[in-house]
Amino acid sequence: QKMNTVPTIKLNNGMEMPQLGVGTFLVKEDAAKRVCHAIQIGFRLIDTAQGYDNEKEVGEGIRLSGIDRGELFITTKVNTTEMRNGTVRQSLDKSLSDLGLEYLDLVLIHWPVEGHIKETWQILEEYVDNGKIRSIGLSNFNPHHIDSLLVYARVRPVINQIEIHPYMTQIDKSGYNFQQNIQTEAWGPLGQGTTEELKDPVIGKMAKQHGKSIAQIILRWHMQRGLVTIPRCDNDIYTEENIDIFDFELSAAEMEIITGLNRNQRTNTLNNPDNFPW
Ligand SMILES: NC(=O)C1=CN([C@@H]2O[C@H](COP(=O)(O)OP(=O)(O)OC[C@H]3O[C@@H](n4cnc5c(N)ncnc54)[C@H](OP(=O)(O)O)[C@@H]3O)[C@@H](O)[C@H]2O)C=CC1
Ligand SMILES: O=C1CO[C@H](CO)[C@@H](O)[C@@H]1O
Repeated sequence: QKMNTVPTIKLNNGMEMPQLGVGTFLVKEDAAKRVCHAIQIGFRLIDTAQGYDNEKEVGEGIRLSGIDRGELFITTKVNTTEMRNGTVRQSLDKSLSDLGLEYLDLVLIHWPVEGHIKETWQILEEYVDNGKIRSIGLSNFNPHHIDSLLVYARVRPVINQIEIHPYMTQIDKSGYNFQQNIQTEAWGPLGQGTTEELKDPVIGKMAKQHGKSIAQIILRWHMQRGLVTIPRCDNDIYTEENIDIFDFELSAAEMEIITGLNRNQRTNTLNNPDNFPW
């Protein structure tokens, strides 16, 4: 395995974030091994969430990797239940202790739960002040949710993590984030294994021409769109493939063709920020 170096992007608070990382949704059984392997082959950004019930295993993987903490960029997300129950502080302390970390690089509000955003954001700001969190951001926020938060936010969100893959391109929403100087991070970059993108014939043809896999073409498309993304790391062979995307380029025409595959198809209809209409 050749060593790949992932480029970083600068966030609006000056922090550098790797543009490509690994996601850990449904990575549970062997999460420590999978995360350790990802780090050892060059990944530095790890995305978890309180709701994935794997922070202890992810933390173990981080320690097993032997890589300095300072080189890593670790993200978690505040669960909706903790917001509704008023237990956000306790949940953040638990995330830190389960992960075995003194600080988190990034914490996101997982979903824009009505009536609980301001309070949660202010707690996150408090954790930025006390140094336990380096940067804070949003996930699944629509433009109007962002606008209402920006009215009172003392610390600006650095990221909005939203669903993006070739069948759900979200050009408008990523454009809005960009206008607000908020980096867009794509979740479900390969369609979560529930869409047919990994079998798409148009992308398949490009893959053959480049001598790459369909997944690699899709991840390259995310990179050239300027997105941060985090494909799942439950399979070491895939993880190795997913970082091997920095030795080729898609043409502007190829980028347009992939973007043109959009059909506003969600991986799961329940995962729709429009279900949070406040
Ligand atoms: N903020 C939010 O609300 C959300 C955040 N996320 C985050 O985004 C991350 C990525 O999304 P995720 O749901 O994991 O889905 P992905 O889009 O990463 O797709 C995962 C699926 O793709 C397969 N796969 C991965 N790499 C390859 C490859 N090279 N070739 C072929 N198949 C491949 C996986 O296979 P296998 O099953 O074998 O591993 C799995 O079936 C999550 O892990 C999580 O961290 C995800 C959803 C919502
Ligand atoms: O983070 C998450 C992982 O994927 C789930 C299923 O699509 C989402 O609901 C959730 O927000």
